[in-house]
Amino acid sequence: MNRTEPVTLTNMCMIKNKDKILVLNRNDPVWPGITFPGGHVEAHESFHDSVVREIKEETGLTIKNPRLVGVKQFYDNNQHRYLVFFYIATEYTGKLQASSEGELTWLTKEELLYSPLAYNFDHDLPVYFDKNISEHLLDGERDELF
Ligand SMILES: Nc1nc2c([nH]c(=O)n2[C@H]2C[C@H](O)[C@@H](COP(=O)(O)OP(=O)(O)OP(=O)(O)O)O2)c(=O)[nH]1
Repeated sequence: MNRTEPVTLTNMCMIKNKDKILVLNRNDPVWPGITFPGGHVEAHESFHDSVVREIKEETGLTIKNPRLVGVKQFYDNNQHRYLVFFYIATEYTGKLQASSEGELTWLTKEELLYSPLAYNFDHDLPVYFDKNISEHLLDGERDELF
């Protein structure tokens, strides 16, 4: 067992405004399609600060109440391990402004479910919409909820 395997920390945030959800249509060549905005936790940065910064960079909005609702891990094509911290935010200030990451759109939940999602992003969505359990762990390929 390799106990020194490097892990990249990332975050992703569902921003809600009444019945609308902000989605990012990523133009990333490796993982294109509809997801929520988010990105990497930088060295020496707190989890809270990283999600606020990434959302600001990708949407122009400053989120006020990011709430951690789940964590997943996955391995990319190079067998590099990632952890993704899932957040929900319902309060924000600022004006929507897209970045080079992709186009931003407000969708209803139904529109989101039928949109061209990024590969396997549909596996993550239950974590954001489950009202009964506040914290989830999505584990690797099995995508089981604990
Ligand atoms: N690349 C990739 N990212 C994924 C997958 N699944 C998944 O949840 N993610 C998450 C991890 C990150 O939160 C986000 C991708 O962020 P990114 O790699 O585009 O990072 P970024 O450019 O937005 O961040 P940064 O470089 O600006 O810091 O999506 C996947 O299969 N591939």
